[in-house]
Amino acid sequence: MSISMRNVAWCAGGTVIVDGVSLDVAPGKTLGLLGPNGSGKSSLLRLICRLRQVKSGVIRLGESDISTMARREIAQRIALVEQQATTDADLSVKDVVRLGRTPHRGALSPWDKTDEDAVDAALEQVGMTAKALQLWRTLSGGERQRTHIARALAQTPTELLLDEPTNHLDIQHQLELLVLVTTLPVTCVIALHDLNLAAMFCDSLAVLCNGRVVAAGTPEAVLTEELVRDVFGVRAHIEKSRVHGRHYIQYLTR
Ligand SMILES: Nc1ncnc2c1ncn2[C@@H]1O[C@H](COP(=O)(O)OP(=O)(O)OP(=O)(O)O)[C@@H](O)[C@H]1O
Repeated sequence: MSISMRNVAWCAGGTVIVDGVSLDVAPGKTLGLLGPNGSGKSSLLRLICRLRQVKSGVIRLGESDISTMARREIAQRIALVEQQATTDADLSVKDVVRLGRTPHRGALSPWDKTDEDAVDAALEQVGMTAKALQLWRTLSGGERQRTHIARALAQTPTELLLDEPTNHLDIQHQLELLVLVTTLPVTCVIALHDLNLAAMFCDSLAVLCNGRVVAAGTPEAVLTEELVRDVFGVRAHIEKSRVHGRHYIQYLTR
């Protein structure tokens, strides 16, 4: 299902945090959200799943305006993995992933095979099957991150929102995770700081600065040396990789 945002604005503490954002993500495609710290990426992700209410503008999933959708319907469709997700102390990894099934189950409905299969598949997809019975609080940072992503996958979403999902992950797991989420049949919006990973994996990119979209389009069109200098204050050399065909960025400190 597509995600579209039209003139989306949100304020907090008397300050405009998200300022007139209009973006589209086609079904099954991945949009990378880039921008310096505090540019509004996490805030926009929360608006897309209605954890925050837009001040003005419209967000649509397919044809549906999310402001008119039932909270449960949104929860059945959109999974959000936040940056610093925490979980109650004494749950096992599998218990945490089971929480992803909550939006699909009624208060009295028994746990069934569909739920169990979704949880097992999600654990397998992030490589956490062997740790399913370990206590969540004893996991490493990267294992916690993968568990939270498994919880989101167990939700079997049609839209997946990830806030810096590669934080804490070693390079192998960063690549595996991005291959996984960008090949799933879901529409993805991923906030990322690593411009090279964004160029490699995203179908399109949007760069936020002070809550506004300052560039949007294909990775090749968006990631220019001028943009990296103007938005991130860093000199860079960008060229097309002869190995994977995507643009890659080399940073210059002198
Ligand atoms: N509830 C709030 N009240 C006041 N200010 C807020 C609130 N939520 C976010 N902000 C501010 O909005 C700005 C954007 O925050 P946000 O977390 O969306 O940025 P970000 O681009 O995700 O940053 P980072 O890359 O550091 O994670 C920040 O300056 C933040 O302090």
